[in-house]
Amino acid sequence: MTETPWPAPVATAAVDAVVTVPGSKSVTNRALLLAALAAEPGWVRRPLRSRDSQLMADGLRALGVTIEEQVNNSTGGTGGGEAWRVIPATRLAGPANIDVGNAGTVMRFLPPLAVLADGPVHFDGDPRSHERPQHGVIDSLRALGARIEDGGRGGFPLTVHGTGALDGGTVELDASASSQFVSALLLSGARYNQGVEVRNTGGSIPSLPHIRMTVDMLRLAGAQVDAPEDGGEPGVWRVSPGALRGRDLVVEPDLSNAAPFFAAALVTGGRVTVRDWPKHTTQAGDQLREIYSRMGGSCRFTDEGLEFTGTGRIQGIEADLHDVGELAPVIAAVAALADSESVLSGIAHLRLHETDRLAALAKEINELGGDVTETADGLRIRPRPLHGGLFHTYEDHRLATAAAVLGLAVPGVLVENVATTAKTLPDFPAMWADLLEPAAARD
Ligand SMILES: O=C(O)C1=C[C@@H](OP(=O)(O)O)[C@@H](O)[C@H](O)C1
Ligand SMILES: C=C(OP(=O)(O)O)C(=O)O
Repeated sequence: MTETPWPAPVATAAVDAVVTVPGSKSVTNRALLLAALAAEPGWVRRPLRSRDSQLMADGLRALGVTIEEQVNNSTGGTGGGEAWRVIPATRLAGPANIDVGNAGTVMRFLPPLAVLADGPVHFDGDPRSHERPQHGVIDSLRALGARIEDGGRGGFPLTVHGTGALDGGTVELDASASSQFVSALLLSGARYNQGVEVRNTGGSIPSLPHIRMTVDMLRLAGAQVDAPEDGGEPGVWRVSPGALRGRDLVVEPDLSNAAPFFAAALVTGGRVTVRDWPKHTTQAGDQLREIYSRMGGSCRFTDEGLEFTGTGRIQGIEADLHDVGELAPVIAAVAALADSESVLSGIAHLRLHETDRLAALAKEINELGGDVTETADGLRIRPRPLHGGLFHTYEDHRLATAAAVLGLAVPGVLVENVATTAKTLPDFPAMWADLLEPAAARD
């Protein structure tokens, strides 16, 4: 990347801001896929418009789904504003080429749908897509009757030879590398002849709230789903075969992307409200309320959303982030500015995310003078006075937002390729500048 690094702004005063965080990546991409598989058209309102959701939309379009971008205010309230109208294809069609980028949701969720297409569907993506684990999806689809060519690599590039239908049935897989393996099979499973039963034979599955989100969204689309959380067999999920309803769905704000904004309240001793924070949600990011409170902040619901207030003093934490790995990079940045040590555990799987997040965080924070060591399943962070320098982001949106948080308190942090935030938060630099603008200047 040859672009000039972005100088992360230093906070010169306590922040005091109200922020609108764009829609959830996880909800948007599930909603698009379920709408594409439905028996009738549907709406996805307030969608995230970012690289990952654009890749999902384009992938579905390549198979014949119509996705129209519309502004529709007719329903008023939360139903108005930007929306995607999704019109399912009469027949999902190959041949098609699909770019998965570095989007886990696209690389895992679309091949199980492509088996339902009539014809070959070729998938490829960013170089990192060749390294991220995909076996849980490919091997499972093969066991369920699909033909997939992957040149013996077990991942991308690959071709799914869709035949218009899949038998489906029971499959065993090791989902300890990613919850997305399970979500992927469940999301398309209602459209398989026998539905799908997914049995995890591996260790503990990370990011479980994301599977809960899959189950909830499937049920709202009319699918019958059995899940362990509802008294089902542990480690087993079942989706019965059946048609899905087209829905009118409003996407919640992306709570994981609220992490850097609330962090600004903690770091500067200020106050940040994220608008429209849902009272009930399956998003993993909701756990920020508890985690940041343990680090010294406090939060309350207001008429506008969720307000977080910091004191400027941050306590280190011991936290198992197995369920909420998405939050780890920004929490690590906050921990590096704390007044005591932190140990973040349960996140070995982050080594296979957008980049090896554990190695990248340790290296980059240490280059600024920090003391971060990798443990077997996480990070130990001992706060030390930090200095400015170039922070590499490894094409990882969450590394870039973590660097911005450090830059609030450390003059001279230069963020390489801040544009990588476009994966889930396209306007991040402008949003960050607005956050730091004194309240008086905004009025
Ligand atoms: O299903 C999803 O929407 C996601 C699941 C999680 O993946 P892993 O289970 O691979 O951690 C999460 O980290 C990712 O950002 C989004
Ligand atoms: C891990 C992440 O993304 P994905 O797996 O969806 O690419 C993330 O957004 O932190």
